Amino acid sequence: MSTKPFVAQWGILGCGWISSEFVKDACRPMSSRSVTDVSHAIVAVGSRDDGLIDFAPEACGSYKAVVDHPNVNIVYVGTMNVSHYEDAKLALEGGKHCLLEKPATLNAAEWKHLVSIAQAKKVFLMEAVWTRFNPCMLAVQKAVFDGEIGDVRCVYSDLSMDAFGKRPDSHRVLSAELAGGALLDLGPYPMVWSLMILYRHPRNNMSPPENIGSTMLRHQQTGVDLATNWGMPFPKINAMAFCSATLLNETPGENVTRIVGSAGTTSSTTLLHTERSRERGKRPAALILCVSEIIVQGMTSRPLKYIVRKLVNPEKEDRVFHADEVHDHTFDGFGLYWEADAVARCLRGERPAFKVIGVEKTRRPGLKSADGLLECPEMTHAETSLAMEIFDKIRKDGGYKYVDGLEKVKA
Ligand SMILES: NC(=O)C1=CN([C@@H]2O[C@H](COP(=O)(O)OP(=O)(O)OC[C@H]3O[C@@H](n4cnc5c(N)ncnc54)[C@H](OP(=O)(O)O)[C@@H]3O)[C@@H](O)[C@H]2O)C=CC1
Ligand SMILES: O=C1OC[C@@H](O)[C@H](O)[C@H]1O
Repeated sequence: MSTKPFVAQWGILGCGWISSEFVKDACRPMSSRSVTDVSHAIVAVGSRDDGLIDFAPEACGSYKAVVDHPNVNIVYVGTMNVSHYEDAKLALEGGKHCLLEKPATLNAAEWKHLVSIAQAKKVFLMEAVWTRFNPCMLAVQKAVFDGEIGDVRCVYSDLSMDAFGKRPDSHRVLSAELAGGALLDLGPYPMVWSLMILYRHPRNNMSPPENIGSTMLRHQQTGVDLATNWGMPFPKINAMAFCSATLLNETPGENVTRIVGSAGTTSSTTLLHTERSRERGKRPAALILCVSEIIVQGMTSRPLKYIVRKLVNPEKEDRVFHADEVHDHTFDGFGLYWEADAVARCLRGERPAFKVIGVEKTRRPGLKSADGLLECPEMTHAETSLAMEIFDKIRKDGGYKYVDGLEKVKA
């Protein structure tokens, strides 16, 4: 392998908040995250309004000018939900690779159409669910897959923010015209925890969840969802994901996702404790805490630490717990660079550094820059389709219909 890093040459569509976080992160020194193989250059940034930007790198007065820029080989779409489909289509049809902010599109049909364009043009396409590449997420996934908490039973994951009544109804997360709502804005994160831990569990072998049920509270004026929760059973591994996203309150940072395992939860353990208590003339142990769990801290989208909490041999040591094990994965910057690095590695044609379970890697023949990958094994087209289809069903069941004309492709 060459000692020079591969440089992804980015064009940025939209000059809003997340685009600037992405650019700042991509420009951080490689040493900040101990990376030497891939690097990033911001070639051009584009705004719909040419009066808004006047800074280097090259400032373009239209998105098309960014896409057409000869030095741009990958386009990052950091625009509003309502224009993700059209902005990504512009990039793909222009023959450029594309990293598209979450939620990928408004519905599964729009996403599948983008995938068909990317495949026809032989360019890379990925939804920017950055949490998939976060080191804390990957460490939690490994701990669960290694059986640290026994058999995984339940994932409880929430991402909520206190926007209702605090931000104007015209804000992107509350506005119907901008396809707002908790599900599309925040839902991708509880979803990614569930997919990473349960869907990708080696014993589940990528079997989709069945019998998904949901509840939705809608905004009385704008009609977007203010709060949605949904349950996803994974029957193959007898595990369940409980997901929620609201615009009514904040998720407490000390517990954004909780993953409960079978170790310490068996009924025989509970019975044993109950009998011991009776023998000692104590009240039966209704309060015995028999759990083995991982508690994730930080933000659901940006986890930083996790705690492993489990019983010490409960059959011998009554109600004694291991001291909590704290695993700290705090990092510099916002944390978008890991997905940028993963994308650059795909463009360069590299297999992931760690084992990705059950994913077939697709190689692209005859690319200019490198023998790259059509899609990222850690964030496949199929997994975005699955998430979008689930969101379609939840919106339908909750009666959330988009404003006419927003969806450019319908099922
Ligand atoms: N990965 C993550 O952690 C995060 C992801 N996001 C996602 O990024 C996207 C943008 O969010 P954010 O950066 O907070 O948004 P911003 O409000 O900062 O706007 C982003 C860009 O969207 C364009 N835009 C603004 N208004 C409209 C409109 N009415 N119609 C079409 N386009 C418009 C503008 O582009 P221009 O500069 O050309 O005017 C603007 O700069 C969303 O889809 C969101 O889901 C958001 C936050 C965090
Ligand atoms: O992606 C996101 O993550 C964090 C939230 O604050 C934001 O609204 C959302 O778009």
